[in-house]
Amino acid sequence: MYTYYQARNLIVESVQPLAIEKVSLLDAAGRAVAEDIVANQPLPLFDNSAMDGYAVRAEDCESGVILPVQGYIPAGGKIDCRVEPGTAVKIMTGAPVPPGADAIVPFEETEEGKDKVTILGRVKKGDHIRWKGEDIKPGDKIIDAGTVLRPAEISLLASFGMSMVKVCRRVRVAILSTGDELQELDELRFEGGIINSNSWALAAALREIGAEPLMLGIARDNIESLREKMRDGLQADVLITSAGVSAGDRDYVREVLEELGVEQKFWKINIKPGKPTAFGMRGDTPVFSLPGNPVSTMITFEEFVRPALLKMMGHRTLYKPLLKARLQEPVKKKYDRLQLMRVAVELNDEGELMIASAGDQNTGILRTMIDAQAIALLAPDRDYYAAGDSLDIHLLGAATALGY
Ligand SMILES: Nc1nc2c(c(=O)[nH]1)N[C@H]1C(S)=C(S)[C@@H](COP(=O)(O)OP(=O)(O)OC[C@H]3O[C@@H](n4cnc5c(N)ncnc54)[C@H](O)[C@@H]3O)O[C@H]1N2
Ligand code: MOO
Repeated sequence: MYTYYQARNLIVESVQPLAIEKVSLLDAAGRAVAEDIVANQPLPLFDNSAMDGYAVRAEDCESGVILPVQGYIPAGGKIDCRVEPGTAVKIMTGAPVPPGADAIVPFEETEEGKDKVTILGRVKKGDHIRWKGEDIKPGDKIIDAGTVLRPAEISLLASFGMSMVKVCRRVRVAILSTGDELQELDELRFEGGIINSNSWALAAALREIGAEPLMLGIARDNIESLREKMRDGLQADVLITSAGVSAGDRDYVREVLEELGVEQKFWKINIKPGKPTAFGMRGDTPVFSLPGNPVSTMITFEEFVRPALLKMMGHRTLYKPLLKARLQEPVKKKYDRLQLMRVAVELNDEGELMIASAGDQNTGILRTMIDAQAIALLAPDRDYYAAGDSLDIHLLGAATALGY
């Protein structure tokens, strides 16, 4: 049986980034840039003032000196004067520094008179000047390929006049729920019917990472129904199925996938929950067969599908950071399996992450998933953790779960 890490590595190694497309700057926000971004111009573009005040020569500025004001440069203004020895030019923040000047004196450090200014404090060469290229020089590599574009990166691209950005296209993911007991949420209830919630959970998880969900609906537990739906699903970039992968006598998912040419890479991972997870490839198309218990579906997506889809969309960072958190209570577990425990997370007064089980860890219990802010990884070679032990966790969804 594959370990958690073997399964993740094999999945991630099996997939490749999708084709590159050019999108507008705003549409690129939150996506991973497909190529290194190299500065095409210096930033700042020219020497400019960081303060509203006077452009001067520092050497002229002993405290108390009075300088005639021989010009004015507003932001966006042209330079039509120079700072001759013993003179000053009035200047606004962002305006180009006139030739001759080597410092700016803010208004607050002067006394303004008619056509003259008294310098009150000490002035050093370079004071309050933002030099051309001091931030970024042309040719500097400033954003690595695969970086997710945050407002800061978007700001930089905008500063370089880059209105179109290369990104990998969004991965289109077909979602297929399987099971005779399933019904859609707007259908009339039948006895023994279970509402297909997994398709919605998966679609929402896909949206969260910028992937495009394609809802294939429900396949019934027979070869024909599965074949028809899966054939459609294999037209997408990725197919995810839920349920029908354990030991039930109508668990045909893997069999039909094989018939459709999907090469199974593994079935079963040494984890709890999520053990019956299967993974296969047909050509370049990955196929994830996730266990049907809603909690197992969500957790296996998070641990195994998410990193692969991020790689396909050109991301450099595929895994969430593992944070250290301290257990507030002892935990018993089954020896020999990695347990993915749903935990409630709190910050104590020292700002340390503190965790406790979010509730009943049975995979039938959805509430525990709702009450969890993170997944804790409990090692296979342990069957007990004491209160105070440190565990690796990763947060579910946005870190705002811990905000206030
Ligand atoms: N003899 C064994 N039985 C089971 C094993 C095993 O190893 N040996 N594994 C158990 C584990 S662990 C899991 S997880 C489940 C997974 O089984 P399947 O993936 O085949 O899923 P089903 O049995 O069809 O469904 C499980 C459960 O989830 C509900 N379900 C299914 N699809 C949906 C959906 N789209 N939306 C909402 N709920 C769904 C389904 O009604 C069942 O209650 O197998 C154990 N059994
Ligand atoms: O793996 Mo099942 O996913 O333990 O409930």
